[in-house]
Amino acid sequence: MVSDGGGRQRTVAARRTGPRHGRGATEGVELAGKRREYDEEDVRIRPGRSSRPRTRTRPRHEDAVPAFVVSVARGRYICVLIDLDRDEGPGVPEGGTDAPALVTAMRARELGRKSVVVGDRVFLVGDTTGRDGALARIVRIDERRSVLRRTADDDETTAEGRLERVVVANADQLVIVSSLADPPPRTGFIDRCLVAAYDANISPLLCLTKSDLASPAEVLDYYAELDLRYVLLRPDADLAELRQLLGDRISVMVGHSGVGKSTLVNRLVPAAARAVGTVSAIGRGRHTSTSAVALHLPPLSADGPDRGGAAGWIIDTPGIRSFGLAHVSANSLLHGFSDLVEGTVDCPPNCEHTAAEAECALPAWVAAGHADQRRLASYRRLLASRAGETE
Ligand SMILES: Nc1nc2c(ncn2[C@@H]2O[C@H](COP(=O)(O)OP(=O)(O)OP(=O)(O)O)[C@@H](O)[C@H]2O)c(=O)[nH]1
Ligand SMILES: [Zn+2]
Repeated sequence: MVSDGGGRQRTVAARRTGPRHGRGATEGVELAGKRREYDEEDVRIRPGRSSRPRTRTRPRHEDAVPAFVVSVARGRYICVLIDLDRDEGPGVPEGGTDAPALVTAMRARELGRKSVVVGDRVFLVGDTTGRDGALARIVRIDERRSVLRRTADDDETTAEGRLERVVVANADQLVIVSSLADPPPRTGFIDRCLVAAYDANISPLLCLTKSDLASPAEVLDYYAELDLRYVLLRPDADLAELRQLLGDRISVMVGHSGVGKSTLVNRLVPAAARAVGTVSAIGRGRHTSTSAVALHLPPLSADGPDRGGAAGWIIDTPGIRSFGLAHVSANSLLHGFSDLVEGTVDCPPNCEHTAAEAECALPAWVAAGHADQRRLASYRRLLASRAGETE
């Protein structure tokens, strides 16, 4: 059930080289990865006749410092400076987890139209002291390892409202938080999250809370055919296993209101209230569009023997109530339903697998007992409505 580091590395490697459906531009960027340190944001220095170094290109901002974008509000980016001495994996904040050095930054003009989102690794110049009123500039964005998207459904009536949006960058893991009772688990929502995760090549982790109130048997049975990793949580649960799964990587947490997300974040990151408070002073006020906040997890040693791995980041997404999937193709949707894939072997070419497809092989295959009826129903529900309004 529990993934190992090796498996994760394979996933990352596949992500870098594998083609992405319908995203030629992304692929180009990925292929150009080798040159990214010296891309269009850098100046060309003409080799002179003098004794200047013969380097043909040189980064324009050699003194830029690495930082991690933890929040976005009102066109400003709240960044945490990364400790240069511990700049491996997802990075460790300068100043420590409890009191990270927060720097407010704006985009530099030279970034052009490139977006900056929570989870991005950026490079800052200018005033990076983090003092009141200090403003740094983001001059570079590191190549993204992953991009979690959703189709925004806040306004279904306008083209803009239906735009595909990047939720977070560089996530390794999608933590789907669902309570077993109060509110009851919604497998439709979990299914939707699984599709988003597999589409983005991010491994899912099911986090079932309130196991003191109800048994997980039914939910686990529903996902029996998927090799889905999960953890059970209750108020007195030991979080060591979860911490282990969150270590050394970037995780995004999603879940409906009331499932116990805040409770969990506060247990995982006792300093969270303060850290989020700091961010809120800067711009998480009433009129902001902030929908994600990244928090650095305390080192694993806090929970037992130090396992040597760097602590990870957890990105809470309080503003995200649904996962519109209109940007995911019908075929890609099937990635979230690997238990059904075999049943499509006998489908006619280009079968859409919808109820309208009279010759779709799925219903007979499922009726023969190869998969759970509810899974087919959920898949077809997602197919029919990918905008995200129902669950
Ligand atoms: N019985 C039980 N109650 C829990 C557990 N976890 C959280 N709760 C309770 O569930 C309620 C909701 O918890 P929150 O942490 O506020 O849930 P949330 O997902 O952050 O909800 P929003 O703040 O609305 O997004 C609170 O009253 C918690 O005390 C649990 O494991 N067991
Ligand atoms: Zn079919």
